[in-house]
Amino acid sequence: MPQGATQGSPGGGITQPDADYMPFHPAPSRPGFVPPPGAVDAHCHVFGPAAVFPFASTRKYTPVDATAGQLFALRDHLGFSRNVIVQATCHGSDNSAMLDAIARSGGRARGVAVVDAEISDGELATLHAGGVRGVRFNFLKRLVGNAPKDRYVRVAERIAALGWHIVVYFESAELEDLAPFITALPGTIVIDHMGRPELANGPDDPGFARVRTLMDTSERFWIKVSCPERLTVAGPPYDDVVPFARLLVADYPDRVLWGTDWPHPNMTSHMPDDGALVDMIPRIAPDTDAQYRLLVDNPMRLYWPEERA
Ligand SMILES: O=C(O)/C=C(\CC(=O)C(=O)O)C(=O)O
Repeated sequence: MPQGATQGSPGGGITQPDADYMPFHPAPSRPGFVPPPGAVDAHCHVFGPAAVFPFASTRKYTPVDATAGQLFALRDHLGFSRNVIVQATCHGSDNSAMLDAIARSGGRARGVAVVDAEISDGELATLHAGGVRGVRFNFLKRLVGNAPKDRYVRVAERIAALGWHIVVYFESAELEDLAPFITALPGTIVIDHMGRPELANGPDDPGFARVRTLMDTSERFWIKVSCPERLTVAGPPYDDVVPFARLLVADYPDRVLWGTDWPHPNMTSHMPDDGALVDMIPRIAPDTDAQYRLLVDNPMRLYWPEERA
């Protein structure tokens, strides 16, 4: 059990966040950078509220509630228009909190789900109708233990007909082992958090080189230039992350996405100011064309393709 937590069994019970869990920033600054109209925060989460949407008994951490209303208030404060809500491991494969948030968004949110291989066609159709456009395969040992690759393959087969994509979350140090598996997955594959390079090595990091090789092998691969707060060694304002993100935006302008990663679960060093994260955007995407693709055109192609002419 996570420290300080009670069992998050369906049907209720009081769920306490982990004793060392860092809550999200209470009052992010208003960014100086104004995102283009229609900008999408393409990686964020909702947690709970636990009293309504209990956390999974399989979870490795118990977060502080981070509700749809709080997410949408942040979206507006930061000058964004839409969200892509990514199912996190603390909710397991119960996507109810995410679906509820999408339903409350007035069409301004879409989702990436976690599903079991045994999910029925009807349940998949319900997720699609509820705004889900992808599934997430998590390979981080601290979050899932050993990744169930056989199940991931079966899920990939199940979603093929829906036109969804697959989001993969891994540490770049693991990529040498994982690359054959990931490359064999069908369809569009979105890599979370720049593939989590080892920043201490600088942009010549071997793991980052492998991530870029993967991006070079096929236009099926997309990547999120997100999460400086998790990757940085230097800390805010994340100068050490900028060269990595900038390279990706420059080399793959049509296949990059950006997200806040709010509410930043499992941070231990510091809690980022979301306004400061937005103010990094012109440092990684220096011109308005790159910013438009990163924040509007690319995420719209992936999540709201029906709205594009
Ligand atoms: O917020 C993120 O993207 C990253 C997470 C949480 C997560 O992915 C999960 O619980 O599934 C992390 O690195 O702890």
